[in-house]
Amino acid sequence: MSDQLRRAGAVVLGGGERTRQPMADEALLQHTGQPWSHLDPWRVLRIQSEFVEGFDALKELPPAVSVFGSARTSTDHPMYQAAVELGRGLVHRGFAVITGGGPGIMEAANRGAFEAEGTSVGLGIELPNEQGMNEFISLGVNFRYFFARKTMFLKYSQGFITMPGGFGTLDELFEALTLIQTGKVKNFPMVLFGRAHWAPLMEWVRDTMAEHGFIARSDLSLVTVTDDVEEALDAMGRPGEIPG
Ligand SMILES: CC(C)=CCNc1ncnc2c1ncn2[C@@H]1O[C@H](COP(=O)(O)O)[C@@H](O)[C@H]1O
Repeated sequence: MSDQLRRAGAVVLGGGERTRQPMADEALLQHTGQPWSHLDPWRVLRIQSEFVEGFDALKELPPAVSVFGSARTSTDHPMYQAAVELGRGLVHRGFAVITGGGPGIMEAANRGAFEAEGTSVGLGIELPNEQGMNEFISLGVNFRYFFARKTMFLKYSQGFITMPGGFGTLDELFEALTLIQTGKVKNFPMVLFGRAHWAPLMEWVRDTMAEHGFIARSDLSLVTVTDDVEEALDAMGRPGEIPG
């Protein structure tokens, strides 16, 4: 290491005074004026506790499928009804159903699962003006951090069914696709339910993303697009089975 570079734990620092950071024990003893509970290191313990609580609450969960979709879908929308049927169908096939615990499509999938007397899980998120979890949940966990919550969806699901939705839904979809594409998650079926909503996106993925080489053509096979409840359920395989 040159004279210019210093180590601070795992971190390598260059540029002399410009990047000077206090040593760990110096920082601990420094008085910053901020309450200690507002500092990031303390926040790490909160983050850690979210993972511990989530893992602990979900450790006995039977094989599950997560259903995502808009928080804004009203009860009289055909997609709400389809999500109820998916929730019910998943339970009849032996799955627990996981959602984000909110209204709209989440509520509908939980409703189907709950009314079929299955395990209906809500992984809620703290949001401004939140309305609390929907009433069709048999096991609920509330999170402060999106990233901790998203780990739970993937860790405890055998596959995802994604219904029409907005940014939140796309976030969940593309995180899962990235993890599948990079081999972090294997044999993970993904259904996009609702052709009218998803076909234009998949067209762009094929004609722009794949065409310009940003993804491989084979990445397109990661996803099944359908309007058919039975086809969506079939794509999830059997509980505990790792689809080939
Ligand atoms: C009416 C309203 C905005 C309620 C917000 N309440 C929510 N409660 C729980 N999860 C949520 C909520 N909003 C977004 N999400 C997350 O983001 C996805 C839906 O976001 P969006 O509506 O597609 O973008 C859901 O699958 C869920 O995981």
